Amino acid sequence: MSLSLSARDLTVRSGARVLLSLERLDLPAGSLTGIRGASGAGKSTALHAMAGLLAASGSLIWGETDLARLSQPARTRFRGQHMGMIFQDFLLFEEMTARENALVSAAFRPDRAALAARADALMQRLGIAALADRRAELLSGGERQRVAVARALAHDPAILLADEPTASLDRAAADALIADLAALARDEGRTVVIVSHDAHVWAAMDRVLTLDDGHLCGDSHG
Ligand SMILES: Nc1ncnc2c1ncn2[C@@H]1O[C@H](COP(=O)(O)OP(=O)(O)OP(=O)(O)O)[C@@H](O)[C@H]1O
Repeated sequence: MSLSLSARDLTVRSGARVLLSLERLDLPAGSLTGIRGASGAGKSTALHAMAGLLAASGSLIWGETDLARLSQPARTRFRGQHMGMIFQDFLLFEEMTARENALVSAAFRPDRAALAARADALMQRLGIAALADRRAELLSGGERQRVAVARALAHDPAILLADEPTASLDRAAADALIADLAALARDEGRTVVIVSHDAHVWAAMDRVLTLDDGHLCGDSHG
């Protein structure tokens, strides 16, 4: 399944300060979008708002569902079903193995066995199959990043949101990860949004949005 995003007047505030104000944002289903901007421009805030993780006003319509109108538990369910996220610091469970981490999002699903097979296939494709039984705390930065990608995609989400997925990787590892992410997204029609400072990431996207002080100030198509 593919899902489009349509946001109108999506605004996040902290007290009197407006952290994010997206008047109008439409992302077609299956598109790959980069978000760039200076440090503090509101990129992570935008990504978290798109995930419905922040209190925001306005509308946030993924497919036909306005997340802004859902209760917290319903939003959590929507995310569990349709979204994969890669956070800036990966948030792996250190004591758990790579495979266990990859299966976190699948833990409570009835189709767990199928998802376990999918997680194994993803780890194979990402070149970390041999590390499946190693605890996360023993993995390198690049390996952790790949586990985070496998975890974000194991439940086959229609939407993938990633915050600086190539940060802390060397150039070769970053390029390999970008290629894998783009292919894994395009093969299955996922709608992808990636926050990044990395021009190589932007080059792999259909479109790159620029944020400045919480506002969209640039929109370039690849
Ligand atoms: N929970 C919060 N409460 C108040 N202000 C916040 C909160 N989270 C972020 N901010 C502020 O909002 C602005 C945007 O932060 P955000 O993390 O979205 O920027 P960013 O573009 O992702 O930056 P970086 O590239 O450094 O990660 C910053 O001024 C930050 O200090």
